[in-house]
Amino acid sequence: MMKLDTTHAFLKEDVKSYQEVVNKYHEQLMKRTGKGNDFVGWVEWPHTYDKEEFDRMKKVAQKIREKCDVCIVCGIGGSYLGARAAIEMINGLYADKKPEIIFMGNTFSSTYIAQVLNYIKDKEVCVNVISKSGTTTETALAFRLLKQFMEDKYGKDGARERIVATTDKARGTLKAIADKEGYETFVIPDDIGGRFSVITPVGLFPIAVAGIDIDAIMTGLQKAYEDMADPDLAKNDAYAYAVCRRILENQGKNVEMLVSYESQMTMVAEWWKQLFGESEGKEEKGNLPTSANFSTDLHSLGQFIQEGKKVLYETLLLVEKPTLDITFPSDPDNADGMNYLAGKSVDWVNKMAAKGTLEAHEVTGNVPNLIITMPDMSAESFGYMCYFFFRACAMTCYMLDINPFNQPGVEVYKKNMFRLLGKN
Ligand SMILES: O=P(O)(O)OC[C@H]1O[C@H](O)[C@H](O)[C@@H](O)[C@@H]1O
Repeated sequence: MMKLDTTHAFLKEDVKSYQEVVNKYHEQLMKRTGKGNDFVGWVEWPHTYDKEEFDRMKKVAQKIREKCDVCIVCGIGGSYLGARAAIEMINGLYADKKPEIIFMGNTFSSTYIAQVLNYIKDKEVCVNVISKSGTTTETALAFRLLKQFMEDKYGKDGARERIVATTDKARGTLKAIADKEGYETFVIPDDIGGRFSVITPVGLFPIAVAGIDIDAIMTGLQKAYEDMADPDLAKNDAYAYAVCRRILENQGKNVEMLVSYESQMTMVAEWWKQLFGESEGKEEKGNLPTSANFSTDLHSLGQFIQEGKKVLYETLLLVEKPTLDITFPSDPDNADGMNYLAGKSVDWVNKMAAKGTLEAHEVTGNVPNLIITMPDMSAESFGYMCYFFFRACAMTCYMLDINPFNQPGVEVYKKNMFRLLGKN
């Protein structure tokens, strides 16, 4: 379902020359013998997921959908980005769908938090609070405010029926609160880290509340699992992509820019940035993951990409078939001079923009381009894409001899913040 094209990437090494290295790390990943092997539960998850919990998720999601105008999803990092990426990519940005999904718990911005609370004041509200550790400060701060808001609005019993907690099966303050209050809970498996957790209730529950078919996401995951069973670089495009990243780094490219031509995929890029940034950015190694949305950002970043310092390569994440398309109309006056496009589809215009940009960046800009193509922006394709990037991420990190599954560096700011906040 996803295809990699390396013909515009100026690779100076043969991808296939890495086959032995890839075989070794593939085996380590599959046999759970590589670095961080206590966090590789996602590898077999397409088949090992808890089917009972999955069905319960669908039922609870349906109840929540009937109950509310707005569902607040409260979480940060891996407990936020995947669900938002999926919902925006699959439903689009202005889908006429109820309930509206609003994200909280991902910032200390007082204005943002206050505005959301004000916005939902007179609406029917449900809440899904998500935290694997159960102790993340942004999420805990927002959730206390939300809990009080819900209890004031609906009373303790009413709030209980409208709050769902997704957290560790035993640890953390969120688990303790959920047990004490009697909230419906879903479990984040011990061996799946935050940035790999969109395929668990962390992502799937809010995605289901948004009216998306989560069975189709699992189908996509399973298809990707099958397609990636063989580490052969001629067939396994996730691993080939992992290798290309290392080859480009060897050529002095330390910045990867994930580029999409679909506005509704902006959050997919944010999700991808956490996946690669937190997995790879350690021991002073790794490529900086950045992103752009074209053609929008061609009018801002385009100049730098074309003529600025040659630090980056682009990874185009292209979609073959748009969710919707429009035929451009003719105008008898043609005052805007746009009649040359009359009768053409807007998606065709987008694709021509992509083609012209590729040529500009490649031929005169000397910027390597990797091209990954996906068929559409469906739920199934989302599932496939997640798994594709998970495998690529694990492989590309193992190739740097780092543990892809921890994030020790994130704790440093927290320590300082807690000292300043006077936390014991
Ligand atoms: O789900 P939580 O435990 O609340 O964690 C949310 C996020 O916060 C952390 O600081 C980590 O760096 C992320 O990897 C994680 O996804």
